Amino acid sequence: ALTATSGDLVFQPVGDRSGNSSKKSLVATIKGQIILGGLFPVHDKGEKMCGRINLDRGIERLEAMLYTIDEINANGKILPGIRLGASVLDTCGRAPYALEQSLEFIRASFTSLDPTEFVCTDGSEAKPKSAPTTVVGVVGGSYSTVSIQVANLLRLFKIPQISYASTSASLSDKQRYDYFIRTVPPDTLQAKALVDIVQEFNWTYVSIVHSEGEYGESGIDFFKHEAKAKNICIAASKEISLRATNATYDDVIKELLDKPEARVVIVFVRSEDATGLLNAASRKGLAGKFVWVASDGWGNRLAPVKNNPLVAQGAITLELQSTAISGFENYFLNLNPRSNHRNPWFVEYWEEEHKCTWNGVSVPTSPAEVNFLTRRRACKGNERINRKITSQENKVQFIYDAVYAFAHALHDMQQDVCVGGKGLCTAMTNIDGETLLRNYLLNVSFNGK
Ligand SMILES: N[C@@]1(C(=O)O)CC2(CC2)[C@H]2[C@H](C(=O)O)[C@H]21
Repeated sequence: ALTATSGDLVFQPVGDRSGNSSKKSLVATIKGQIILGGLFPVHDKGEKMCGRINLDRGIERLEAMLYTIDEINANGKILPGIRLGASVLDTCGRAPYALEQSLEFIRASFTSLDPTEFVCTDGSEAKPKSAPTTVVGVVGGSYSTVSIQVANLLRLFKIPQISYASTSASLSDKQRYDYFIRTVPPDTLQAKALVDIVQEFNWTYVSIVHSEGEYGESGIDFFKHEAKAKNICIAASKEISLRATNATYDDVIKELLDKPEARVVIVFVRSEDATGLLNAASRKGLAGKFVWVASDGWGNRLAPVKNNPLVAQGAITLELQSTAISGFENYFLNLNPRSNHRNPWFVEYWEEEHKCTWNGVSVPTSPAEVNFLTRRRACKGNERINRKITSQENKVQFIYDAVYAFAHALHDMQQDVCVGGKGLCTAMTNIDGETLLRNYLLNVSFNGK
């Protein structure tokens, strides 16, 4: 059973982003009576565990969840008398780390709260300071590899999970992932779209490159299946390993060059591999050599093409069609480290985005970073994000949809089980995840808000 009490509850998970579980992890929190968990790749994966701040697919998406909950709490018509809360954790784009963080979402499910366990030395019975509670649902993760691991854990505790970006076709298997749903389409559709593009240009002989892991492997398998049915032949076929180095990318480029008749390269890779591949092509001076046709891993991200405009020229990349959330644009562009304290990573984000040091309080995580940070100018605090270079992150709408799906499902439950349909009644202080999923989430229907 999932427990929500009348007081406001806050989580403090253990473990920091170096994977050291002795320190407390950071968590972005909105206090509330019913808590939604959130999982976002606030940092990219690093050498050990976590790397640099993830400027577009991390912080902006996290803030989209917080913004959406603010909007719901301000709307008296949805969940009247109930304040929705959030507890958002960083996955660092890594499944093992995300799994460790997600244990916090189920802590109360295996922490006994038998009062006799809390006895003071004078023999009086102590009351637990804060009844640890679990979340009623989780929004996330981004990467399919993360969502799969987390789905295997959350289903054991009947905690529904809605991903806003995980598109691997494997996650459609309701036998294995019965508490997982998503607001984005599966990669089978992306594979079909890639084949349609190849056919549209009458290309019959293409090379393919994919990332090791769930997303790349299942995506490229679907592409190969579809291509075979349409008599499209495969020239070179290469996998980029999870721990790729420059030499890995150079080797892929070499293999592509060994098949000169195939100028078109189908790319089903994670974003960092798209960047690595184009960097390698630039090192070889291959401007105009290949026509890249890529899935949403590359999508509309700036990172892969930022330093590789010539080799990227003419590329066709897929992104999931979405609509920008207008209110979010104004909210996000007006965030500032002076006031945005609920997001514990915002100062780090601000420093990275604006290449400055915020009041000299940056906490270097390595000797190299000490040197790096001391060389930076002090932030003024009035820096602005130049939206002309970047636009609203493409999956913000899907985060908005995921949070509203939970809110509408909880609202419908409240109208059914709480007399008068207002406030957090007793029947909703013990929300059964299976009931929330099967009777409400899977039946929820709304347009926009
Ligand atoms: N669709 C993805 C997945 O893992 O399922 C592919 C991607 C790896 C590049 C990440 C994209 C994203 O976070 O927008 C996900």
